[in-house]
Amino acid sequence: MIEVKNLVKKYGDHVAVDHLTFTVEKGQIYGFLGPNGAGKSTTMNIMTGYIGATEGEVLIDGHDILKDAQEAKKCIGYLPEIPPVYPDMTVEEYLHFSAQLKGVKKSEQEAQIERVMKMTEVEDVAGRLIKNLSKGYRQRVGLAHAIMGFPPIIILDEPTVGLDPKQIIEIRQLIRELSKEHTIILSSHILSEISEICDYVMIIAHGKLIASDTTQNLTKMMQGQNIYNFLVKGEKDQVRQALEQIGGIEKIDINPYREENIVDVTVECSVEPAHDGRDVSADEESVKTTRRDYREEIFYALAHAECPMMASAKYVSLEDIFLELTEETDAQNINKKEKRRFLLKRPKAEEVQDNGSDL
Ligand SMILES: Nc1ncnc2c1ncn2[C@@H]1O[C@H](COP(=O)(O)OP(=O)(O)OP(=O)(O)O)[C@@H](O)[C@H]1O
Repeated sequence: MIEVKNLVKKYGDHVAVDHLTFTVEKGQIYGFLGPNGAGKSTTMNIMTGYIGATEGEVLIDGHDILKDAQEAKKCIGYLPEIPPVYPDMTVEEYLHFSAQLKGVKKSEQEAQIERVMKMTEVEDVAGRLIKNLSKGYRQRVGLAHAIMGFPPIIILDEPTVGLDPKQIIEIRQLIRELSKEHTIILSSHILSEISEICDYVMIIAHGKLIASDTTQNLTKMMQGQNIYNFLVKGEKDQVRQALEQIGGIEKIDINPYREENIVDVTVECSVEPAHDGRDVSADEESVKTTRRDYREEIFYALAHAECPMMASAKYVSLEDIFLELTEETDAQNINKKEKRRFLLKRPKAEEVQDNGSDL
């Protein structure tokens, strides 16, 4: 549906977008996640034809956004970071203007404006001047403009920024609703937002795509690192002894916790396939799904040593991935951390077998 190929945007010497390549498939919610200044808005502005690229190509349903802009733009509704609303128009006037601009048939305009106003809940302020609206309502009007004409792709740049918690929940609900019939791309620097709404995450830092996968897979693949963290009641040595009984644990880190007689434990386990007889070399999917899960073994080893687990073993979260990956690029050090390369290019089965720890 959208193909972005080798996209580069330079502002003078500054490279804001650095050879971005990705594809967006129909009917999913995609999230651009990245810290401030990562290049999210610039990428969205290029994808929607607001600004040109220095290099590269964007195809929207096969139409080049620069060479065949009119056709390409018909497929897209865009809410930029600052909604392009006219402050001296009333909401209703603006939405009439929007419907005309988007080429909605005259006979369908009234019905569509009504529907869009209902969806974005701006009916109450229909007669008010946009300049007198609160930030939340202005955002909704911008969103109403983006969905007017019901284009197949809706692109939203930081759609919930500046909204209060209630408004955030409402906008998220609307995005979910829209995703039933539209492909949605949204950007955010807030991880919880992306992981809550999006099916697919693209992590961007310094204009580069540094990770790209389903929200679920990103978390799952990070689990491949097999790092567990949990609280245990017991003496440090006793806990260590119990954990050392488990084959495959490579590193045990035990620290005091704020409660007496409880320790904070982090264990790093070797990455190896589960021993369930499945052929892990068959394909990448099976490698991911058959990775050995140590949680049960840890639980029973500790129980046997009479050191009860006080807080469950948890994997490293998507938040950790995001922070770690963006910090890596901050240090211009992404290549050094080869063990993360699966995030962009999954390892072949033979690599997994030769050197499982690479994962
Ligand atoms: N018109 C411009 N002229 C010069 N530099 C720009 C321009 N627009 C953006 N930049 C720079 O390009 C980089 C990417 O900016 P961009 O706005 O795309 O990031 P972003 O990920 O959307 O960040 P934010 O979440 O803060 O909006 C930043 O370093 C920014 O300062």
